[in-house]
Amino acid sequence: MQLLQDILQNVSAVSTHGPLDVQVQSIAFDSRQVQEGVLFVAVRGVQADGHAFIQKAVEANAVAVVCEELPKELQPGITFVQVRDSGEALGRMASAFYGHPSTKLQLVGVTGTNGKTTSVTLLHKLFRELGYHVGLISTVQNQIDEEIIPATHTTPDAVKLNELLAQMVKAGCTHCFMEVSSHAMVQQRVAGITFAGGVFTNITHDHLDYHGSFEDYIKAKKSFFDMLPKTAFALVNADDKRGPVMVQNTKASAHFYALRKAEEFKARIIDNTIQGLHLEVDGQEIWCKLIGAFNAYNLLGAYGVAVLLGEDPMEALTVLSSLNSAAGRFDYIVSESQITGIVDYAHTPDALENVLNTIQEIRNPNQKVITLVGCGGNRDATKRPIMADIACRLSDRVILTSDNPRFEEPQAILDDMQKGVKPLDFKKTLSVLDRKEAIKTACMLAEPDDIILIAGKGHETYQEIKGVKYDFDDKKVLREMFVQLGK
Ligand SMILES: CC(=O)N[C@H]1[C@@H](OP(=O)(O)OP(=O)(O)OC[C@H]2O[C@@H](n3ccc(=O)[nH]c3=O)[C@H](O)[C@@H]2O)O[C@H](CO)[C@@H](O)[C@@H]1O[C@H](C)C(=O)N[C@@H](C)C(=O)N[C@H](CCC(=O)O)C(=O)O
Ligand SMILES: Nc1ncnc2c1ncn2[C@@H]1O[C@H](COP(=O)(O)OP(=O)(O)OP(=O)(O)O)[C@@H](O)[C@H]1O
Repeated sequence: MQLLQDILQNVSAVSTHGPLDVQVQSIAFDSRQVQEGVLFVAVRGVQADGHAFIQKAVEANAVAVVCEELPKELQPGITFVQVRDSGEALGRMASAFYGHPSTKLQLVGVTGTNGKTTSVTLLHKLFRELGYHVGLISTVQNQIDEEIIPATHTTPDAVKLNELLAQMVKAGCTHCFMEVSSHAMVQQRVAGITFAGGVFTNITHDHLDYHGSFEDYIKAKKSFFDMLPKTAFALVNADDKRGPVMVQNTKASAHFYALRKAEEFKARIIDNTIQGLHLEVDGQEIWCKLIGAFNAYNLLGAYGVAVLLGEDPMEALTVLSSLNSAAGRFDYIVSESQITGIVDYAHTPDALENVLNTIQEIRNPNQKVITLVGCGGNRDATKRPIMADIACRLSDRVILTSDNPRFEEPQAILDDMQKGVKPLDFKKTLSVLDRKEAIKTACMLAEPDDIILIAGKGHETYQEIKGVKYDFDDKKVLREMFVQLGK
């Protein structure tokens, strides 16, 4: 419980109506969660405008309302606060309500199209091994040390985020590593948060359904670096064309890492096999369990963060070299007959191309590559034919199937993907709508030593069809099929 006036300490109000010394029990931006004593914040969303629900919040006995536009009638007994930007105000109020937890941690945010989950997971494991109490906020799960807290978003909303950070502070965490999505930046989920550092991994074609254009997507990512304070570091992948743009106006101190260019943090791939990566990092040779050139970037970024946070470089490298990747990220099992089944979350053209290039690099010429891929419904449709084409270009056999069709017709998504299959590739491509059947087909087609890639869903344990989440785990189904088919 907090006084409204204390919650408003960092918010510049346009006007206030009613007492500010009222007790607020919690903050909600969804009228359906309002009850007596709750402060309701009206936020403009994608589908609806929270201002339309002020009346509902009032009827549910909200103690106060924060909004950009005041309703025509102000009910007596309820305090109304008008602000210029209620999304930003929500972030600042949530931070104040929970006692500004982000200022009590070394909080590092990672943004980029790919590599966020892997990077924050590596950092969480690294700092745990270094002996710290550490928080993790990621797409797969949130964590306080080893305690798992399920995640609903890559970056939680401002209220949940501050609540989670406060829990971490209470549990004695000194560090937290979190993913910062471009959606979160546009929706100001991290407004009012103090970061000790920010990392940019890369940016490629994704989420254009939400951002509208690539330029706007870049702007969303860049806005994260614009908000970093002078005390923070901004660590950027210099091999990405947009890397330098990210830190153009940042107040934070800019640092760079790269494999191709000579930068402050640099690495070189000596060898890349199914057993892992052999690297030279800042002049030190290491062998690590992570597979694929892209993981050299993730490892180097994590190493850079550790050094910038004051850790001993050698110690950090030694620990990093012993770590496995995150669940569903190049996660593999080998069957009795030596078929390698790889489950990977790659659901963007770039990520799929990366995984397949990696497989091509590490396979021997006799191993066939069978790729199973689908695309999500109600998300960027332009990537569907592109992903089918990438799968065909880099595999011997391709099975197009369903991912999470959500509210779209699964067959319509497959039809979009098929448009990317070139006539020469028709023979190697099959469409199997049912994902379980598709995995079975991949196993049937595989001969000893072949490689199956199951792309798109990684760690997910469900398949979302017409609003219903059905239990589905790629790795589990794959294992079952290997056994069932005696492979
Ligand atoms: C497209 C999108 O990002 N939507 C997010 C957004 O919801 P919205 O803007 O659609 O909300 P809305 O339905 O238009 O409602 C507007 C406002 O009216 C309020 N309202 C609405 C109805 C009502 O009866 N009463 C009421 O008060 C709502 O609470 C909201 O404040 O704000 C909500 C609260 O923060 C989010 O939960 C919601 O995430 C949806 C569920 C989602 O799926 N988001 C995904 C796309 C997302 O954010 N993904 C990124 C990762 C992307 C990636 O890298 O892969 C993430 O960070 O997770
Ligand atoms: N640094 C990287 N560069 C390019 N591709 C990468 C990189 N790291 C991981 N990938 C690929 O992207 C996939 C997703 O990785 P990861 O989950 O770490 O990214 P993410 O940014 O968290 O994506 P999402 O928000 O969609 O979960 C991996 O399985 C891998 O195929």
